[in-house]
Amino acid sequence: MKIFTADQIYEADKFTIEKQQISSDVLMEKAATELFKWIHSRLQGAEVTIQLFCGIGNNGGDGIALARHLQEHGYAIQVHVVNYSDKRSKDFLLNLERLKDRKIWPEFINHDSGLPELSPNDIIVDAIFGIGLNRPPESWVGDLIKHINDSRAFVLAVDVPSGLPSDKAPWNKEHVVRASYVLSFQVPKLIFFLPETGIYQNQWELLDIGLDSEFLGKTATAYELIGKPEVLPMYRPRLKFSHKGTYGHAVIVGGSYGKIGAVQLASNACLTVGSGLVTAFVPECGYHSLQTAIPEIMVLTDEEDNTITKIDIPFKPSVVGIGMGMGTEEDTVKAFSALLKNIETPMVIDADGLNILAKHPKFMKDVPKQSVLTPHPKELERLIGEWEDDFDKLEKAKTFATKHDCILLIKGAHSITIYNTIGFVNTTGNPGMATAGSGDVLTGMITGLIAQGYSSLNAAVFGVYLHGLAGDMGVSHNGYEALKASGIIENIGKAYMELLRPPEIENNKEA
Ligand SMILES: NC(=O)C1=CN([C@@H]2O[C@H](COP(=O)(O)OP(=O)(O)OC[C@H]3O[C@@H](n4cnc5c(N)ncnc54)[C@H](O)[C@@H]3O)[C@@H](O)[C@H]2O)[C@@H](O)CC1
Ligand SMILES: Nc1ncnc2c1ncn2[C@@H]1O[C@H](COP(=O)(O)OP(=O)(O)O)[C@@H](O)[C@H]1O
Ligand SMILES: [K+]
Repeated sequence: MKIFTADQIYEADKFTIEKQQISSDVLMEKAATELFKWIHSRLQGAEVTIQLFCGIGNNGGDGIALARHLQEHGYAIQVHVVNYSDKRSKDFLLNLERLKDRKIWPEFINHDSGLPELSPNDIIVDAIFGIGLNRPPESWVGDLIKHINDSRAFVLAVDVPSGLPSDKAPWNKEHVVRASYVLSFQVPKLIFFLPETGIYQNQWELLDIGLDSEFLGKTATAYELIGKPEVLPMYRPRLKFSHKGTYGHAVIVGGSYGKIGAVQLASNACLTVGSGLVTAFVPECGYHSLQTAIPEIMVLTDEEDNTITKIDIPFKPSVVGIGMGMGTEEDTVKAFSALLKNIETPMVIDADGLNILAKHPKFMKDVPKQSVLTPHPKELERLIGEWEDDFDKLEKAKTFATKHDCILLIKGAHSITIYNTIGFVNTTGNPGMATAGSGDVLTGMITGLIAQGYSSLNAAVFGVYLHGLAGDMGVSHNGYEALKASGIIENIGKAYMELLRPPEIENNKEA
């Protein structure tokens, strides 16, 4: 699913109005109707006070129109107009008149008004600012937002949490609504998925307000949200007359004394995701434990006991995954650099592989094109330098990926795979995966997918999705805390099954 910018949403809005020959008020009414249906289906007329905070733009207009629907269905409402400007939008004014026609008189909140009383038992509708926010809210509006956050009431935000700009970090963290739930119109917003801005909502859901599907379909976007419909077409089915050679020979290089487990996890994940053959290359000290732990893999060892000093691979691998637990000793750096100079196949570079690249930027020119780099935020910072905010980080990452013709996978709660100017935002995974070794598992999985013939980009996007799905299946019975990286590997098979489960079976189950 595409992720549109605020400007693109305004264009879609305009296009829809012209094509369908409707007035903008019709879209607002549709938005308000969908908001009402969502609330009504859950509250079923419950006797709860709904406090609506409405700005004076179209986000506020949505709130005012919603208030009318709620009142018509007997809900106890209190409407507050947050009067932050005298530039009221046309449709806001239209809906304010409609509200007054029904003898509902909102309370106007200005810079010198006191703060309204709120109870934790109230439901608050936040319709103060939408995607039109383009400068810091005035301090009294910020104080009101803080008051809403302090109320401990359930806060339902309309379109986006108020105070959150759509293309930069908030000016003041306290002046952003912390929404229990966001009902967002038509398309997901990038702010929902970034660590700095995603924290302002617990959950989000899309409401269809009928924006023109042809316009949405043909508009190119800089970000795409990756769910099942996006990854399913990437899946490469196993062929009946295939043999292990069909699915490639992956090599996993890494480990040092005390960190052989990282290679074990990556190799096991690589094999479990479907690589035909897997060879691990480790320092001598890792030989026995690896052979014992995973009998299905082959093991090559360095001449040295404790670290990697010379990487000799006596065959042409389909792909090399490198870096986990490898360390950054001088000899290891030399071995890594020599491998980069000799290798032709794409690589998946993680952990200490990335740390070495960050320390020796000139090595980047030897990294094979279409390699996948999988940094967590700290490793990313070492690679691309500091950033101002998450948006700046993404731009810098795009510049880096384009310059080096690589796929840059920024790991996190919503991992984002960057290729050229596009970012693919993952939707699977959970906080249980914040555990030692889960990144090693991911590196192994992506390596194993490339071995099977997935393109580097598809391997990264598909691999991140499957890794998160395996993590989700891993926590479904035992909870977040008990998930270990090896538990993610154990659930790779189930994740494939879940991904390939036909929709008919889902329907039958529901019936
Ligand atoms: N196509 C869509 O998705 C639709 C969007 N609608 C709603 O329209 C909203 C966008 O409405 P608007 O463009 O009117 O913008 P907002 O309602 O978000 O903001 C109102 C106006 O306030 C001004 N403003 C920005 N920052 C300010 C600040 N810090 N202090 C004071 N004034 C400030 C801006 O000029 C802005 O236009 C969406 O978020 C959504 O809720 C709906 O009405 C239906 C259609
Ligand atoms: N809160 C979270 N939600 C979803 N996925 C997460 C979360 N925290 C971590 N992950 C995932 O777990 C992996 C952690 O990788 P990394 O930090 O490299 O771990 P390690 O170095 O221990 O292997 C990444 O794929 C990341 O996306
Ligand atoms: K809002």
